Amino acid sequence: MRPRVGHIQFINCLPLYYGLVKSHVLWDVDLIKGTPTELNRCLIEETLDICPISSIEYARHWREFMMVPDIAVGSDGPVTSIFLVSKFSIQALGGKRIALTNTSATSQVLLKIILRDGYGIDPICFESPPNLGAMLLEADAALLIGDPALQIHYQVPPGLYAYDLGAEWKQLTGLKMVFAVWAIRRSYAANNPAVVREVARVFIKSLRYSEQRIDQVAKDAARWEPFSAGFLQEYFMTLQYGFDAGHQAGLLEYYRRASALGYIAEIPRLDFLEV
Ligand SMILES: C=C(O[C@@H]1C=C(C(=O)O)C=C[C@H]1O)C(=O)O
Repeated sequence: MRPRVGHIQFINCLPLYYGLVKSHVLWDVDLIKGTPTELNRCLIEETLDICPISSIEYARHWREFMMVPDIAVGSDGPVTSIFLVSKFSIQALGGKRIALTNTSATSQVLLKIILRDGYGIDPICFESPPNLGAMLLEADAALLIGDPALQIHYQVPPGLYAYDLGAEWKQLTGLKMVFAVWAIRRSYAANNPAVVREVARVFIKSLRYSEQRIDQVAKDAARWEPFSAGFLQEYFMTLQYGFDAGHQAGLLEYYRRASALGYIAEIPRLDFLEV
């Protein structure tokens, strides 16, 4: 059976998939698109085999999952596509209502860590579909990720505050952050070692291919996305797609804080597939 591979339907992942199309590997895998929370569920329910997932979900399932080395979606400071948009300054959000996009798992917990550890506040949080207008009808602030958040970076709605969670994390800890990791079930990897290694290698190659011509990736994307090529190129260069020691240290600090606040049961070991 062809490997079933997930694809986050945000622009942030384009550099990871762009090279796949160019190298015709798409013929050999079934590519399934979804939001991060949809893909998280698919990997857990075994309807996908290899998949980008929210980094917090790896911590919740690390005994069943492994990670692909060298690729992730992270940032060192501002990420520009994960925002808390608020009617009030962040310091004034204690006891207020925050709508959290139901497409996110990592950033939901990241926001709670930043509010508790950074500002000493515990607002009332609830999940909502990612529609800023509807969210702010019911809440004082809204968490958005992916393309709807990138839209905020493009043009902050007048009269609202916007806080970039990558920047807030860097301010709190001085560290990088990893939002998504490529994961695979250990059982699938054990039963299909050659296929898994090949898919992992192809993704790493696809990323290198895109990095070498990021201006072209941005130019192509600008033909169908509501952003200019220059804006997208800057975005792709702001995001970090590597998974080096600095990213791992940031991710482990995130897990440590998430565990201290009870959002995960334990701090996972970072287990990587050998490719
Ligand atoms: C950088 C981003 O990170 C995303 C945030 C995620 C989460 O909060 O669970 C999951 C996958 C990432 O694509 C983004 O949304 O743009």
